[in-house]
Amino acid sequence: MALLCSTFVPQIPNHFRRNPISSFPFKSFFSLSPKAFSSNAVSKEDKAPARVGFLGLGIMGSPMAQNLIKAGCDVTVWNRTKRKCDPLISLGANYKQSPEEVTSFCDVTFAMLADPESAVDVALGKNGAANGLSPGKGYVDVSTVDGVTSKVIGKQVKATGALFLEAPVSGSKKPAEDGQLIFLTAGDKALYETVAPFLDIMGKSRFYLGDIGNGAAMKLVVNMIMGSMMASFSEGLLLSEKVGLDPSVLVEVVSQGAISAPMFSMKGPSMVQATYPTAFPLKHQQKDMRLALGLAESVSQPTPIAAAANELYKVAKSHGLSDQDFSAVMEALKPRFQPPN
Ligand SMILES: NC(=O)C1=CN([C@@H]2O[C@H](COP(=O)(O)OP(=O)(O)OC[C@H]3O[C@@H](n4cnc5c(N)ncnc54)[C@H](OP(=O)(O)O)[C@@H]3O)[C@@H](O)[C@H]2O)C=CC1
Ligand SMILES: O=CCCC(=O)O
Repeated sequence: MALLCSTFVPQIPNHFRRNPISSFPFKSFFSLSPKAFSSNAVSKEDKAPARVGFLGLGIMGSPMAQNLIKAGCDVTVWNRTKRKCDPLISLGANYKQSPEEVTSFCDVTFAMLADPESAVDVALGKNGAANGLSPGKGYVDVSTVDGVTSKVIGKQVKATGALFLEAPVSGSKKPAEDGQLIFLTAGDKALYETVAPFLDIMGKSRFYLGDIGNGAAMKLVVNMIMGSMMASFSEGLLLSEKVGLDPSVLVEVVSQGAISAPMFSMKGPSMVQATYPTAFPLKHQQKDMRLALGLAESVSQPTPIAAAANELYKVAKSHGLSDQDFSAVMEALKPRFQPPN
């Protein structure tokens, strides 16, 4: 990784430097002149800035890539639906026509894809990222997938001589916009250290959890808890209304007690209005419940609450709510058809 370490020169404004768990790993990074903190300013003694690839520009990938660009990184993007690249190109990103072209061009490439199938397809499929990887490069998959998928991708990436890191994120659309994500990483430690400055641009904290699969597992456990919490909150809102209480007051009461959670305070008011502006699509929450249940099954851990919640997300999907926010799971608890009077 000597090439990557010596070439990372992202511009990191002070306001992006929040609570890193460990200090920046590279002495050479600190020793660079302020001039070198601009991607356009490369002095003779400093090498060219690292080229950073970003594959997958959905709800999460777009703001994450945008933050890298705004911090002065040299970013190259690709997305299956090309028009989603346009705002980033306007901000200064390069564009390539395939994942393979991105990884060929870049030193390190991040991928933020919908699910295990798309993560594998983009990494290992025709014109996939692995084709452009080689020793000295790195591939960081920040999608939420299961550990088995992550290991399959990691094995193929490492067969090219490149390094691999899984780094799913906790935090949703707004934290992605604000550079406040939490990275749950595992895999090649050297790559973790190399990309730490980029993780610190996109996030507020990062955890290194060891072997590939541990980042995925941590993410799935967190989202399993979140999915069950949301299902339970939905039941509470509807029950409060049915017994004549004001569900808005319930949201307020919950916010002041031991079970208060930012998620309830943020989503509660719109749920009371039966509106579900999408931050985390319901289809992805159900995917995560499914993958978490698979993880639990693999170690014979009973998870009856999560299993019940998963059924509710499946019902919500069957009602056409896949692309709504996951808080729309509450709709699955409402009577679908009003009986005639
Ligand atoms: N939204 C959230 O709050 C959070 C989401 N996550 C996780 O991050 C990942 C991305 O989520 P999010 O951005 O919300 O999802 P979106 O649905 O907004 O974006 C999904 C991305 O995957 C791409 N994609 C889907 N299928 C394929 C395919 N077959 N081949 C190539 N590309 C494909 C989409 O491309 P196209 O534009 O062409 O459809 C898009 O770029 C998911 O794994 C999700 O679970 C993690 C934390 C929070
Ligand atoms: O995977 C999505 C997580 C959403 C969140 O952490 O708020």
